[in-house]
Amino acid sequence: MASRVQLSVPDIRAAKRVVIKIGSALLVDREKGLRQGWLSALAMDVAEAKVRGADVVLVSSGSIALGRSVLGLGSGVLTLEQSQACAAVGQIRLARAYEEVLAPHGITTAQVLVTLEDTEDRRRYLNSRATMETLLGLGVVPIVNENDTVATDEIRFGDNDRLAAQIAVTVGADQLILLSDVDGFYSANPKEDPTAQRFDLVEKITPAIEAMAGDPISGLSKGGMKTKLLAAKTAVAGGCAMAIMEGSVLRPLKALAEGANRTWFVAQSDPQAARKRWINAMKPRGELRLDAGAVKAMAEGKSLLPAGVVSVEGNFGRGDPVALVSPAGDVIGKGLVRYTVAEAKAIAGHRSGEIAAILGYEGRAALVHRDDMVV
Ligand SMILES: Nc1ncnc2c1ncn2[C@@H]1O[C@H](COP(=O)(O)OP(=O)(O)O)[C@@H](O)[C@H]1O
Ligand SMILES: N[C@@H](CCC(=O)OP(=O)(O)O)C(=O)O
Repeated sequence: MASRVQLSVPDIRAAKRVVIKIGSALLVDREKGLRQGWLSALAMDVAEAKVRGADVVLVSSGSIALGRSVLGLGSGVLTLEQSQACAAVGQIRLARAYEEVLAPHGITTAQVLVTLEDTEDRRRYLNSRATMETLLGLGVVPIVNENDTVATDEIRFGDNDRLAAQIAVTVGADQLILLSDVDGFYSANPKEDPTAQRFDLVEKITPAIEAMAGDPISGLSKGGMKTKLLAAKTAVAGGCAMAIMEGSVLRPLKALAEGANRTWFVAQSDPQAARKRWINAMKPRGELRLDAGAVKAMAEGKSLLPAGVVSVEGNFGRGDPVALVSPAGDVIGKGLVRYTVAEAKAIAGHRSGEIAAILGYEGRAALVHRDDMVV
C-alpha cells in the first residue's frame, strides 16, 4: 500500500500551474498593517516556482483588513458599505505591495478582480479564462481577489477559499495551496478541541469528513474550514489537488516542499479530463454541420474553424454548448462555441481571415477552440 500513497501525494516542486491563496490573517496585522517581511519571502517562493517553469496565480485576501487598518476603523463589525469602502482603499495597496515585492525578481504582476457572476455566466467565464491564459502565457503572475467594492451580498463569494478553487479550475491548475493560520484539516477544530487529529491526506471528501469542518475563530477571516472543504470539493472534482497549510512561516512553499505539516486533498482526475467531462455533460443549444475536412481536423485534436462548417442550426449565444455533426448526420462531438448563432451563420464556410470583413470586427479565428471541445 505504501507505493499507492506515494503515488497520490502531490509534490509542489512538480506543479505545472499552481494557485496560491493567501488569507487576510496571514497578510495583515491588526496593529501594524501589511506584513512586509513575510510578503517579500513569499515572493522568493513565487520566483523559484517560476524559474522551475510553473505558472503561478496568487489569490490574495486582505483588501478589507488592510483598508480597515489604513482607515483606523478598529475591530468592530463593519456595515456592507464600510467593508466595500475598506476594500477600495485596501485593494490598491494590496496590488501595489505584490508588484513591489515581485518586480525585483523580474516578475510582472496583473490585478484581476472577479465576481461570482464571472464564473457562473459561461460567456464571462470563457472571457476571463482567455484573459488569464493570455496573462500566464506572457509569464505574468495574476493577483486575484473578489471585486468586493461592487459585489453585493447576494452575488458574492464572500470568501476567497471558494474563489481560489474556482480560479484554479478555470485556469486548469494542477495544484491549489491554501495558506492559512492552521497547518491542515483536523478531525475537529484544533483551536477548540486539543484531541483533534490532523489528516495528512484526504482521498475522498465524504459526509463524515464534511461534518468535521467548523467555523473560523480569528476575527479577520471569513470562511473557516467549511469554505475550505467546499473549495476542496470544487478543486478535486476539477482535477486539481489542494493543500491546506500554515502559511505564517517565511517561505511557506519551500517549507511545503521540505515536508511541513499540511493536508493534501487528492485530485479526482486531471484538469483536462475534468473539463471535457464538464463540457460533455451540457445539453447542446444548437448544431454545427461539418464538412469531411473538418471532421478529420477534429479527430486530430484541432480547433474548428468556420471554413469547415457547412450549416448552423439552433439558438445559441457565445459560450453555449453545441453539437458537432458529421456530413452523414452523426454527432461526433460537443463544444463551447465562440460566436452567436447569427455570427456563426454569417461566417460559416469562410476563411478566418474574412471574419473581420463579414462581421465588421476582429473576432476569434476558431468557432470552437480545441480546449473547449470533446470529440
Ligand atoms: N476541522 C478543522 N480543522 C482545522 N481548522 C478548523 C477546523 N474546523 C474549524 N477550523 C478553524 O478554521 C480556521 C481556518 O480558517 P480561516 O480562519 O478562515 O483561515 P483563513 O483566514 O486562512 O482563510 C482555523 O484556524 C480553525 O479555527
Ligand atoms: N475579498 C476579501 C477576502 C475575504 C476572505 O476570504 O478572507 P480570508 O478568509 O481571510 O481569506 C478581502 O480581500 O478582504
